[in-house]
Amino acid sequence: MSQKLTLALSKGRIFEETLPLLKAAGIVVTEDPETSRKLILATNDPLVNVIIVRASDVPTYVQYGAADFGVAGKDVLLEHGGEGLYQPIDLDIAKCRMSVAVQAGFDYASAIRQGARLRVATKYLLTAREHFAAKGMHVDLIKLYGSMELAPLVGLADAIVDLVSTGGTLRANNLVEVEHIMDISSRLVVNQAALKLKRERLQPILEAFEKAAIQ
Ligand SMILES: Nc1ncnc2c1ncn2[C@@H]1O[C@H](COP(=O)(O)OP(=O)(O)OP(=O)(O)O)[C@@H](O)[C@H]1O
Ligand SMILES: O=P(O)(O)OC[C@H]1O[C@H](OP(=O)(O)OP(=O)(O)O)[C@H](O)[C@@H]1O
Repeated sequence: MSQKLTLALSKGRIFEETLPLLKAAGIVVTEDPETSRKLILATNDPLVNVIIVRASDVPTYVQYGAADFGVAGKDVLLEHGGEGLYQPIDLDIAKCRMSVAVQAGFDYASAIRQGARLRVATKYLLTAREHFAAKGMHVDLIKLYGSMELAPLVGLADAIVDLVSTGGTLRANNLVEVEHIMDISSRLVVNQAALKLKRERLQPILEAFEKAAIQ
């Protein structure tokens, strides 16, 4: 295997919040994914490229070795399952929480007490299934790919499981958080074969990320 390295990132907050960590490792991305349509971005290091993929696709690119390493949210990693991935560092970026939310006025506590079978819309089927099973609640999960906040407003679901940061999106849609499932941040994920075969090249970058992340 050559010592060329490919890093998988998603556009937006993960790209933006990973830039300072890359800088700490001496790597500067020389193209901007917000203005360029290119999906393979060069860096100041001819041996390091960044590929731009959907946030939920980062673990897949790394699992199959199409990228040597990447940055993905805990939410995404739990749904992927983490197969083939080494997860050495919590980067403490893209921080938010995963929560259950309902329309203001919906009595979630009494619906649970009465054993009602709730319809829950979410992008995070596995995490949601595990959460409600642990509570002994029977729910019907409806898979969505985005705009979960809309589902209770139009009668698609009684509740949603989604990410919350400032709470602004919930407030803007007259929803309230009724359960905090877990805290979420993004992690560095490394292809297990690359970790062995490219250790010499990867190790200093992982160390710089780790040092920068805990500051
Ligand atoms: N409001 C938020 N504040 C902070 N971090 C967030 C927030 N929303 C999501 N995240 C975290 O950032 C990651 C990337 O989010 P982003 O919005 O870029 O992708 P996405 O739209 O969720 O994914 P995809 O494009 O694959 O559907 C998420 O997986 C999550 O860990
Ligand atoms: O509590 P808040 O600060 O309002 O953040 C929560 C919102 O952030 C995320 O969406 P995002 O902004 O990533 O949009 P997307 O799902 O379309 O990517 C999440 O899915 C919520 O809708």
